[in-house]
Formats: sequence, C-alpha cells, structure tokens
Amino acid sequence: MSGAQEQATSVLIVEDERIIGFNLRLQLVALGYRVTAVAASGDQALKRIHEQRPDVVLMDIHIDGDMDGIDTAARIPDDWRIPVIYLTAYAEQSTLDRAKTTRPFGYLLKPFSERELHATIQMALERRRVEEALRESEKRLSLALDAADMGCWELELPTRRMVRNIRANSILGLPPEEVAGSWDAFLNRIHEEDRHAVDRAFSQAGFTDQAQVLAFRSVLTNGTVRWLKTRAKRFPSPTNGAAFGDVLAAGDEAKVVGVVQDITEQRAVEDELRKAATVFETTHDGILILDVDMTVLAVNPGYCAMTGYTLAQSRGRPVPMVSAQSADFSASVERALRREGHWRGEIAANHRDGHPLALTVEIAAVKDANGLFAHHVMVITDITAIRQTQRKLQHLAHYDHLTNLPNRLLAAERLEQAIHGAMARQQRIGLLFVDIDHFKTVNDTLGHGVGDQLLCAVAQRLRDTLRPDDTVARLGGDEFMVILEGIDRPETAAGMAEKILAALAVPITLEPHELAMSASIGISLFPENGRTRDDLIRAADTAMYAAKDLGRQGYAFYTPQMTIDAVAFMTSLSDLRRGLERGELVLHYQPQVTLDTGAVVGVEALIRWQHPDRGLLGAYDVIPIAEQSGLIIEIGTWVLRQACRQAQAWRDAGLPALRIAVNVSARQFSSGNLPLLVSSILQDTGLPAEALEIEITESTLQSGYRTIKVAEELQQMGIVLAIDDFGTGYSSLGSLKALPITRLKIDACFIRELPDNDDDKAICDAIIAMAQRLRLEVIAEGVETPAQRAFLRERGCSEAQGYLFHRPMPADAIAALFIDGDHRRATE
Ligand SMILES: Nc1nc2c(ncn2[C@@H]2O[C@H](COP(=O)(O)O[C@H]3[C@@H](O)[C@H](n4cnc5c(=O)[nH]c(N)nc54)O[C@@H]3COP(=O)(O)O)[C@@H](O)[C@H]2O)c(=O)[nH]1
Repeated sequence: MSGAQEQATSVLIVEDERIIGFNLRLQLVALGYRVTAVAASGDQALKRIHEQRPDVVLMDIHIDGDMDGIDTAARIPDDWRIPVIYLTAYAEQSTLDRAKTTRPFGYLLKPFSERELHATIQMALERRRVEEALRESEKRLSLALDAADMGCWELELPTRRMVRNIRANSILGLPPEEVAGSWDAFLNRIHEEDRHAVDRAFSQAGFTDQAQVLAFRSVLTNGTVRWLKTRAKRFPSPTNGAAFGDVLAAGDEAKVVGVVQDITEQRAVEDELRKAATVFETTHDGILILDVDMTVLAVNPGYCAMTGYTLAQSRGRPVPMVSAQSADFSASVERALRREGHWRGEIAANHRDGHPLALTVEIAAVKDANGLFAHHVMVITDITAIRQTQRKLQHLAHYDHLTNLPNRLLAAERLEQAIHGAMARQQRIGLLFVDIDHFKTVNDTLGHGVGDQLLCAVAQRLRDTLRPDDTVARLGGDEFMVILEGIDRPETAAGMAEKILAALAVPITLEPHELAMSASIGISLFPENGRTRDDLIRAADTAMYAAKDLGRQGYAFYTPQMTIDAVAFMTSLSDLRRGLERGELVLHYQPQVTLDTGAVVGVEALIRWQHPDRGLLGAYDVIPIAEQSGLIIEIGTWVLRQACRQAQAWRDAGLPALRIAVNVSARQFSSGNLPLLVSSILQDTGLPAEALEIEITESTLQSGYRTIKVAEELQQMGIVLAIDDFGTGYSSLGSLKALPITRLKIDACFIRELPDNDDDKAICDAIIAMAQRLRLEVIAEGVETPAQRAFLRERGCSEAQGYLFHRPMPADAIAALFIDGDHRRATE
C-alpha cells in the first residue's frame, strides 16, 4: 500500500449486489478513496467495521441476511463515531424515519452520480469533524467546569426542557436524567421558599439580555439543604436569527444558559465573617488586629470607647496599654505567644485621659496558610468596675463601717501575721483589749447618735496615740483591739495602755455635750500568754474583765489565775443558768417588824438556790454571778413576779396586807423598762402598787439622770422606794431631799457593834435624825440583839429586820407565823 493510499479516506461498502458494489469501488478509487472492503450482509459489514474501523460506511438499506442496513448501522458503537451514508433506491417515509433514528450522515438515492457520491462523503466527513470539534470543546468545558467546581445547564424556554447539563446534576445531587429532563423536575429540587423566585428569574417573562444571578437553596434527596448560586443569560435560538442582546418577542425560540455553583461552604464562611464583623463592630470589648511586631492595624469601636484612643491615633503604633508595661512583661508575653500561640492576663493601665483601668487582655497569634505568624488578635475586657466593686466588698468585709478601723476579721488576720513575724524575728507582741467604761450609759442617756460619735472620737484618739504601724481595730460595740508589734518589754505595753487611758481621759466635746471617758484595758503578751491568735485574744479579753473588776479606768496584764477564775465563773454561770431553767431558784422572806410592838409589817424577798448537790444556797451564790453575766435581768424579773404573786397569795389566803420589799439591782433598775415590767406584773398578779417596796442601793440612784427618772415613774405608780445599805454610799443631804424615796435602810455594818461602838452610834443617830428631818422612814437591818433593838427604839428608829426577830424563811413559814400568832411577838 502506497503512502498516498494510507492517507486516503477509507470507505467500507455494504452492498449485496455484486455489480453495484464493484462499480462503486471503481468510482471511489477513481475519486481517491481507499475501499477497505465490500460487504454483502449486515454480519459481514459489522465484522469488517470491527477489523478495519473505516472512516466512512456506505450502507445499502436492503441487503442480504437478517439485518437490513438500518439495523446494521444501529449496531455500530456510538463512540466509534463512524459516519454512515445510506444508499437506497426507495425513499418511502417509513424507511427514512427509521433511518433517521441512527443519526445518518447522508442519503444517496440510487442511481447517483460520481459528483453526488463525492460531495456526500465529503459533507459527512466535514460534519464528523465539526461534531468531533464540538465534542472536544464540550469535554474541555466540562474539565473547566470541573476545575471551577461549577455546573452548566441549558433551558429551552418553549418546551421548558433542560437540554444540556454538564456537572449540574452532581452539584444538585441528582441523577443525571432528572436534571436533563424537565425544568419542572429541576425546580422540584429547589427549596420551596426559593422555587418561585428561581422560576420567575429564569423561565418567565421579564428576562432581558442582562445576566441574572440568583442564590437559592436546593434540597438533596437525603434532606440536606445546600446553597447554590446560578448565573444565567437568555440567548436567542440561532435558528430565528435574533442577535444576542435583543429582547425576544413572545414565542421566540430561546434558551437560557446558566452556570451553577455550590456556595454552601462559601456562604457559611460569609456568615461567619458577617457574624465576626458584627461582633467586631458592636462588642463592648476592645478588639485589636496587630501585625507580628504588635503594631496596630485595626481597632474596633469598643476599643476606642474603652481607652479613649481613636483608630487614627492607634493605627501604625504599638498598643499604649501594653507598651506602658515593664520590659519583663513584654518579654513574657512574647515568649508565651511564640510557645503556645496565646497569652492571657490582667493588667493595670490608663485611659487616654489618665484615669486608671483594670483590663483583662487575651492575645492570640494568627498563622497564615503557610503556617507562619501573620497577625495577632488582641481582645481587651474592661474589668475596672468589677475590681472596684471587689475592693469595696473587700473593704466592707474587713473594715468597720462606723469608724473605718479594721474590723474583727481583719484584726484577727493581722494578729495572725504578727504572730508569724514575731516567731520568725523572735519578738514580743502586746495585744490590748480596750473596753470603754459605761458606754452603755452614754447610749441610753444621750442616744445612739451621740454614742456613735463618741466611738468615732475614741477611734481617732486611739489612732492618734499609736504608731502608724500598730493595728487599731474595732471588734464591735465599745470594744477595741490594739496590736503592738516588736515590743521589747511588757512595760512597753503597759506604757501604751497608760497613754491610751490618758488620751481618753481628755474630755471629748460632742456639742452640746462634753464627755470624759475612761476605759478598761486587758493586756496579753506573745509568747508568754499564748502562741496562737485565739489564745492571745482570749487572754487579753480575760485581762480586760479583770481590769473592770478592779474598778475600771485601768489596765491589767493577763495572769493564768484569771483563766482559772474565768473558768470557775463560766462553770458557775452555766450551773446557775441550768438552775434557773429547772426552777431551782426559790424565794425566802424575812419579816420586817415595828420596833414598838414587834409586829410583822412587811417581808423582804431574798433569793435562795435549792441546789441539787450543794443544798440551799444563799443570795451571794446567785447575785454576783448573775450581775456579772447579765443574767440578773432575767433572774430579777422572775424575783419580782414571784414576790408579787406570793404577796397577793397571802392576801388571798386571808393574811394581813403585808408590804413586800424586793431587791432590784442597778443594772435591772437602769434597764429602761422597769416601770413597764412592774406595771404588767402588778396587773398580772393583782397586787396593789402600794404593797410593793423596791430596794435599791445608793449607788444605783447615783448612776444618773435616767435612774432618777425611773424612780420617779415608780413613785408615781404608788410604789415605795427604799434605799438599801444606807450609809455605805455617798448620798448628800441635798440629793436625798430631791430623790423620790420613802425609806432608808440602815446598813447592818452600823448595827453590828451597837450599842458599844461610839462611831456606829453616832452614824445611826445621824441617819435617824436626818431621816426624821426629811420625813423619811427608817428601818434597821441585821438586828441581832435586844441591846441593838433597845438602842434603835430609843433613838426613834421605827422598824427593824434581823435574826433577833425572824430569820429569812420560806413562804409557807410566813403564813404559819400568822396562823400561830408569832407575827405579833414583841421580843423583850
Ligand atoms: N438584786 C437582788 N439582790 C438580792 C436578792 N436577794 C438577796 N439579795 C441581796 O443579796 C445580798 C445577800 O442577801 P442574803 O444572803 O439573802 O442576806 C440577807 C439576809 O439573810 C441577811 N440578814 C438579815 N438579818 C440578818 C441578821 O440579823 N444577821 C445577819 N448576819 N444577816 C442578816 O441580810 C441580807 C439582807 O440584806 P438587805 O437586802 O441589804 O436587807 C443582800 O445584799 C441582798 O440585798 C434578790 O432577789 N435580788
């Protein structure tokens, strides 16, 4: 075979009539074609085609065998793309229609000329070349779309058919036939909320030559919703001759060609970016974008509002809050960013106008796509208000709101620290408990406002007296604590106590009052009196009570005996409290008689304690503990009620109307509600007011304006007031005259040595004479001998009480006295 022959177009002839086939071959060769074979049947033809792959097949329709030419052409594989030209002598429509389904490249109606043969073959080859080129271009388009992750679709408007679909199906997640089929099937895949908009945009009226861009959602078969974006343009059908850009008239054949792209991820990123941008713009936190050298690239409005720096003042510069920190700080931030990629901490900084800011700062390093540090993002939160509130709360928790001195909590912490320091330095600490004497009286008489002012003044005096390093704290009420650190000797603590006493002794002016204060100070020493905070506090407290017992206005060092006494006291107190609860307290009554006849005119109620282990205990086992602990208020109330109830019971039992004398302690007397209490007890028991006599000591009446007022109120109620233990106090004649009292009770100590002791005689004479002048009645207590009785009667004392007449006795013994007639006994 020559080279020319090799280049020549190869042709297979399928013709069952030999002579025609032979002539055709001659013609073709003459025209320069190379005839590969002449096949007479379909089977032969297909075999040759497989073996020779000719460029063109000339196929007679009516041939030998089971298959005609059309059937044979239909079996040639599509992808071999071998053009088939039918040769036929007949051209009936049904044959042509059938032939059409095999997409033939031409028809030659027998007989045909050589020119027709050549022209038809050349046209077929040209068409194949064009189709090949188109296929190639579509392939490249498909590759390009693949690379761009896009799909392409083509809608034929009049038929609403999708006539082309390159990758669109995979983007829509659909089987190819669905998209390639109808526009409505395509629409069905679109989210129902977006469907109408898509249909309107691409298939309905109003579509111009402008490209339309639309984002919409499609729903995949598994229910997943994806965001798609399509850009489409309407093109006129090439057949109607309209130019691109012409607005087509209705009915014009036209196509819409579009590309589709899945933008779900892109949209998610955009959403995130949009959110981030919103956060950036609206958050109150400051956000800064910095370059790798920590120079500001951008700041958000939150940063500007927080710091006072504008974007223009910030861009291209370091962050002022960070650059104002120490070099060590910057180094540690850099290190953390390099190692861990972030840093978080709190800094103290300043606003541009200078006011202080407390900020938490978070810096994160941002890497680029190559893994290199590209930026830093800094987020700043203003916690100034939080820190200020914390400081305020801290202050409230640790400082006394009235005096602004450290409170009990802080004092305890400071003492703890002082102990640690003293241990390390082998030093001594002096702990002083300062309790203002009679502060309650100030509160009760002048009111709490003055009391508060006084406490503030005392706090100031203490501060002024002590060194700045010493701690002065208010523990509560009128109690203050002083911690003296690093003192060399106990005498130093004593010296400080004296200084404090002297400072407080200077009268304090609280208009219109001028108050002279005193205090009782207890001192404990570290390490002598305790090595722990609680031990030292306990010791100073105990010592303070000892100072009070010693007469107040002084100081006392702690001694171990104080603890022993305190423990004994606490034991007795709890014993007494239990006794009160269990009803072990009882009253005995000692008759009071007229000296003339010895007749019983009254009784004094005296407390006794029927102790389960110790037997019947006297008033001295009850009253001092009760006084010291404050339990006297409760016990005194019980005594008053019990005595009145008993007195009324005797009356109800037919005994003569006896006066009942009840001892009332100073604390109870000045408690403020005594008149009210007495009034309610009288009302409850039914005892007439004039039957009750209240005995108070001289010192009780001398304790101030308030007690005199109470005495007056009681007198106005009809109650008799007697001054007990008279002569042992310092009542002046003047004051006695002004006081609302009825009776003086000469103290037993002046009676004891009568009539032998001249001093006692003189005192008794004076008291009796003075009482007569002031029209006061007099009773002598502790009368034990007839000589004492004789002396007193002779001097004009009208009544007496003592063992000579009757000892204190239980209530039923008093009743028996009257039944037996002993109450009229005139002892000679
Ligand atoms: N606030 C209260 N004080 C009370 C109450 N009950 C008693 N007291 C006071 O306690 C002090 C001691 O009282 P008491 O031990 O009861 O002694 C009284 C008499 O028993 C005792 N007395 C009476 N006559 C004689 C006597 O001839 N010789 C002698 N040696 N003692 C005698 O004197 C006490 C009565 O004292 P007074 O009240 O001063 O008249 C005492 O101060 C009581 O006041 C109470 O309930 N509340």
